[in-house]
Amino acid sequence: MAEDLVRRLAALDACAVSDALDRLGVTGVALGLAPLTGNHRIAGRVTTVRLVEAGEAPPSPRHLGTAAVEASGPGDVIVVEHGGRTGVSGWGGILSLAAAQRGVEGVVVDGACRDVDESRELGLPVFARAAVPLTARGRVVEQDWNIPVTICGVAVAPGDHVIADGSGVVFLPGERAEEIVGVAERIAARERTMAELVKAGAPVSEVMGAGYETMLQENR
Ligand SMILES: O=C([O-])CC(=O)C(=O)O
Ligand SMILES: [Mg+2]
Repeated sequence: MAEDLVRRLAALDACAVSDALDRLGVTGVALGLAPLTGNHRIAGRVTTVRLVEAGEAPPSPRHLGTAAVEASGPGDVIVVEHGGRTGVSGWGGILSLAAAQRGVEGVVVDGACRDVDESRELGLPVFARAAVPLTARGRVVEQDWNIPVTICGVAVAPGDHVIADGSGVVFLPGERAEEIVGVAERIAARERTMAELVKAGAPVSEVMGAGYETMLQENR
C-alpha cells in the first residue's frame, strides 16, 4: 500500500503535486531548494534529521545523518532540517555513498551541503539551498532524528511523503498523501490532454483559456 503510493507519486511531478495542494488548500511547497546534483526526480517517504549549532546539543559519538541513513532504504528520502544555513554543510559525500549503497532515493537539505560532485557521480540526488566546502564538524551537530522538523517553513514529519524535481521540493502531509496524489493524477491527466491538443495545432489561447485559469478552484 505504502509502496504503491510511492510508485504513484514517482509517476507525477512537483508541479502537479503543488497544484493539487493549491486545489486542496494544503501547505507543502518548500521554497528555496534546488537540485544540486543534476536533473533528477525523486519521490518517497520522509526520514528526518534535525541539525543545530555545535554547543546547542551534547557532543555526538557519530556524524550527523548516519542513523537516518542506516534506517533508510528504497522508497525513503532523507530530509535534513539545517535552519536554512548556507555557510556550513549539513550533508556530504560519505553520507551520500552510504545512502546510495542502501538504495535511498535522495536527500533534501534546508541549508547547504558539500561534496556535491561526489553525490552527482554516485547518482544520489541532493536538493539543497547551496553548495559549500565547509565541513559540519565542529560547526553543526545532529540534535535528533526521526522527529518532526521544519523545512523552509513547512512542517514535515517522519512518514510524510515528498516529491522533488527541477521545479522544486513539495511535501505531502502523511494523512492526506493518498488524497493529494489522487488529485494530482487527475490534474496531470488533464494537462496531458491539453498538451496533445497543442501538439495537434489547437490555439494555446483556447487550450489555456478560462478552464485552465479556474481548474484549481474546481471541486473535481
Ligand atoms: O564532514 C562533513 O561535513 C561530512 C562529509 O564531508 C561527508 O559526509 O563526506
Ligand atoms: Mg566528505
